[in-house]
Amino acid sequence: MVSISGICSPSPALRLRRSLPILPSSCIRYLRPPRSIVGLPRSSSSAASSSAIPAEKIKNGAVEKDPIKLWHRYVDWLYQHKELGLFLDVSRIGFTEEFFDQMEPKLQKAFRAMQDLEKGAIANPDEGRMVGHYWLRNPKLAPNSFLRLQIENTLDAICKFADDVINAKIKPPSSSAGRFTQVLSVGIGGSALGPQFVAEALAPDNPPLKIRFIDNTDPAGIDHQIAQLGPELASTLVIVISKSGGTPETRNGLLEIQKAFREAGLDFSKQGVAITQENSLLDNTARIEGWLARFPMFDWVGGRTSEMSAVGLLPAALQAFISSFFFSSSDFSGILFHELRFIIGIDIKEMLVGASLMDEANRTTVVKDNPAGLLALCWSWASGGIGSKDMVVLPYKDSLLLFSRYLQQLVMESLGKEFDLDGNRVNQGLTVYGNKGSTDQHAYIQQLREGVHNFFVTFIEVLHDRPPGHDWELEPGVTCGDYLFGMLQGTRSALYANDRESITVTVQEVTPRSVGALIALYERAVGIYACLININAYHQPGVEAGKKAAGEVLALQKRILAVLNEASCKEPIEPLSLEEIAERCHVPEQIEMIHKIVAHLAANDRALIAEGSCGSPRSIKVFLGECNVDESYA
Ligand SMILES: O=P(O)(O)OC[C@H]1O[C@](O)(CO)[C@@H](O)[C@@H]1O
Repeated sequence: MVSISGICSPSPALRLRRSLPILPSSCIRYLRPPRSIVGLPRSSSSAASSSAIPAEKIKNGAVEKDPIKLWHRYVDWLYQHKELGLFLDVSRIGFTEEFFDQMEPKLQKAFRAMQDLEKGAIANPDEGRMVGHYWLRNPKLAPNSFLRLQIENTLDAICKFADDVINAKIKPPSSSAGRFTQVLSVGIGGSALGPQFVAEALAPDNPPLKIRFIDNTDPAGIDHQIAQLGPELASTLVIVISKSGGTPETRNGLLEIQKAFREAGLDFSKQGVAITQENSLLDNTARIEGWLARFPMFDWVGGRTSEMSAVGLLPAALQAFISSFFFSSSDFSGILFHELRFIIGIDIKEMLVGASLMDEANRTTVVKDNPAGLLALCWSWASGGIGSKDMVVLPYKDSLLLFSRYLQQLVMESLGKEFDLDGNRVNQGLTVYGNKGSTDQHAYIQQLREGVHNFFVTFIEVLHDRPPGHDWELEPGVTCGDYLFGMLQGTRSALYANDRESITVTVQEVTPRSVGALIALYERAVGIYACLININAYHQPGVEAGKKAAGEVLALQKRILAVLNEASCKEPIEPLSLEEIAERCHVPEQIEMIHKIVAHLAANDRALIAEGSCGSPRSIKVFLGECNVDESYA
């Protein structure tokens, strides 16, 4: 067993990481296009509204097609972050020089708003909150020392806890394994999507702890995860994540897991960890029940921007381990023995470094040197600043499969708002979908290439195919990775040939640093774009409406059960029609929902059909199989 310590900051371990040499910032040079940008189609349109929506951006396919002009546009606009090894190619988005000039002042205003946000302004006015996810990877930016210490102390606690778990200093009380072997993360939305994306992207092939997720209140899904754990439930660390501490789906998952622990004769508190706001329902439960550990979430970190908080960092840190190998050398004094220790798996400090480097790049006010600003510019042009086109996210790398799902929440829960900051009804948004290439070429690219033109594409290109020395030519001079590369480039060209615009983000390889950078890039792009369209990106009123409506359905179900119970306790039992149920619940207008609830109850043998069938709502009569005299439904 390799001695493991220092998951986050190993003792002088040499990181065998294939990353670009660390260059002083003075070495970082961005390609700056000249003012007169070559190859830009001149727009004959003028801004159609305050958000500079060109009346008609591309007339009859008037995107630049001349390959030499396109080459100059490509080179002139190519953004490069040398230290991250990240490129951004916006040349296949056809914004004009006029559009750029129109947007420049709006972008400058957005940059100032982001500066204020990072200084602690109330950037979430609807909830009266600061927006501080950028401080998580650069604590000295926090507006006061209390917040800075909270961030630093939490990171230290995460590292220490992960070390102790992986080192088996913290272990389950009743497992023959003598250590934790599984992580079960229970959470939903931002309390799941980030950890899921990062696990899929970065988890080593055989991590010391395998992570799985319960991210819904589907009993079959929960049963499936518990069944797959089997006897390893005894060596499973359960992390329950909920910023609010009260999300129904997460609470249900917890209750179901705790039931499984009871049935297995296990003490959940010895294997449970909570990540939530202090004094939330979940936090108080974990404290009172004496769970293994609790980590804080902060009200100034939104769920969809929480990957760099304990929400993302703890699950990630548990999927890493340090490996070592020894070698000797000799000199005048004799033989020297060396230990080379390196992190395998998810190095969360590297994630934070990648995000921090990207944040720094996005603080420049020179639009062409600001990758997030460039993305916001492209989104404004491509979707008209009103979401008129969808953003198709296509990573050509299997491990980035969940990036588009992650971006769906980050982008759509941030931008999909009914009102702008001035109270105007705008019904804003930017739709995100996609999975991975080249797989998706065999699913919906046909429509993208020839069908309805209601999208633009974001390609995510990863240059490294395999670790050095592991590649293999399946044909003379051709590897599998060459095909993947060719498919990406071919799709980009084929779409553009038919006037379909695209952005390409290129990274060297999928590493904690590049994943951190990608997350930071899109967090900032969403923030800047939200400023451009004048909406609050940091609240989610629409979701609260859905939660409230779900509560009303459950309340109606309880009333239905009470009415059916009363009728079923009669001698003889009185089966009821839907009309009779609606009348006795005093909600005749809810008869359709009553039908749906009865159908769900009957499908699960919780209500019995006396006459008719669910397919003939007017004929159906139902009752309960048992009379529940204490009427706990009330
Ligand atoms: O972490 P919590 O509070 O359980 O919320 C889960 C998710 O639900 C939302 O509040 C609404 O979807 C998201 O913003 C959040 O990520």
